[in-house]
Amino acid sequence: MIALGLMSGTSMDGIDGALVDTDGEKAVERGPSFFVPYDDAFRAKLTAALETAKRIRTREERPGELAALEREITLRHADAVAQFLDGLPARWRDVSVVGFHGQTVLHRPAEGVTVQLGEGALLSERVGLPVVWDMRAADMEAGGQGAPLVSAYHAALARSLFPDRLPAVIVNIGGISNISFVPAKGEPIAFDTGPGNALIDQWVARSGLAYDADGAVAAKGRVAEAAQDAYLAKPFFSQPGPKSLDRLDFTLAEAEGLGLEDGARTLAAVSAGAILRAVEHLPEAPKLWVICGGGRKNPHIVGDLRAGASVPVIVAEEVGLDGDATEAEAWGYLAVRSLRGLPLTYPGTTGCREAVTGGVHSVPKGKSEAA
Ligand SMILES: Nc1ncnc2c1ncn2[C@@H]1O[C@H](COP(=O)(O)OP(=O)(O)OP(=O)(O)O)[C@@H](O)[C@H]1O
Ligand SMILES: CC(=O)N[C@H]1[C@@H]2OC[C@@H](O2)[C@@H](O)[C@@H]1O[C@H](C)C(=O)O
Repeated sequence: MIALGLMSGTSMDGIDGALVDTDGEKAVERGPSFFVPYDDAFRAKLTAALETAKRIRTREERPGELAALEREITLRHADAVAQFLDGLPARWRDVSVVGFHGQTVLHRPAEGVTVQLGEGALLSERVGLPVVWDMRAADMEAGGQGAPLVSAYHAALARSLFPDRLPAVIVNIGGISNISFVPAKGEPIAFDTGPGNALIDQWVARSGLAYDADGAVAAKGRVAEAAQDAYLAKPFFSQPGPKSLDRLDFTLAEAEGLGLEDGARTLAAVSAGAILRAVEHLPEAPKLWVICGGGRKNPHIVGDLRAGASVPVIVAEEVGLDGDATEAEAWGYLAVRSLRGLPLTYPGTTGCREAVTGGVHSVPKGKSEAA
């Protein structure tokens, strides 16, 4: 089945979309992908929404501007999809389902609340395709963290692309970072590892930059060890998985007072250090680290990972993947798993009581469900 995954992650940089042709199990052929960046004004709206969302007590609530914003997010996705589908080669045109993540504005696993803004039914009507959405909620209802979800896909990729190098860890360095530990057999283990790019983005935003492109700002700075230690001493890092983070759980507080360049360098070191600390919570040492997500383009994060790991650390492209598209591909893969009633999460990935499927299915009026 050809599935289109849509991810708008915690970096709030835009919409990633990617096609996969998959059975939701072992078979995965990766297809074309796209990225539509958010403009600065819209990114500012999303940032403000994180504050408004703090008022949410039950996940259906949409206080203040959130209802209108949810519609706008959905319509931006619909436009991006329409444009993408228009230019596709014949091989990929027959899309059966869309997996829609939406924009997380609140994630409080301890309270059992996670909110992704996005109206799957509206998207389905607009693009004329079945949509699977709200994929985190069922996991939380089953006692899970509601994140990370990408691990089932990471496991399928690792087992097909580098079966001889398992156990391996696939790392996603988005706004927040998360890892999947993939053993040769059995279910993956996963958890959020700490801040990825979000703090770096916030830090350089003070100087008018959207992000530290290729680590150019950090290249002129030095790691401030006291600040780095203050971050890495936080109890989150000693806690075993399953665990997951809200975008606002880590702040710039520990970096305050540093200069622009030292701050950018220190926060890159914190991102790497946070990921390296994950090893203490894994059942055995991995043989390989594979890095996906925008953070793999920050040479300081990758360099610090290489310096701290005793095994090879490679980027997604070195195993034939597109590290910008992996998470979007995962949402397509998970949509197919949802249609087939297969688990999205496992006790070892989110802490759910038992392996659980999830997702809400919306079909355009007059059409029957894809399957
Ligand atoms: N050339 C680059 N150099 C340094 N950092 C980069 C570069 N390109 C992108 N990034 C960083 O990657 C971020 C985007 O990463 P990504 O798209 O993986 O995040 P995301 O979609 O929010 O993911 P998640 O849902 O996993 O948090 C940007 O905000 C930026 O910080
Ligand atoms: C609640 C939420 O949106 N969490 C995201 C976020 O971004 C990275 C990290 O925190 C991760 O656990 C999760 O996304 C990934 C892609 C996932 O669910 O697998």
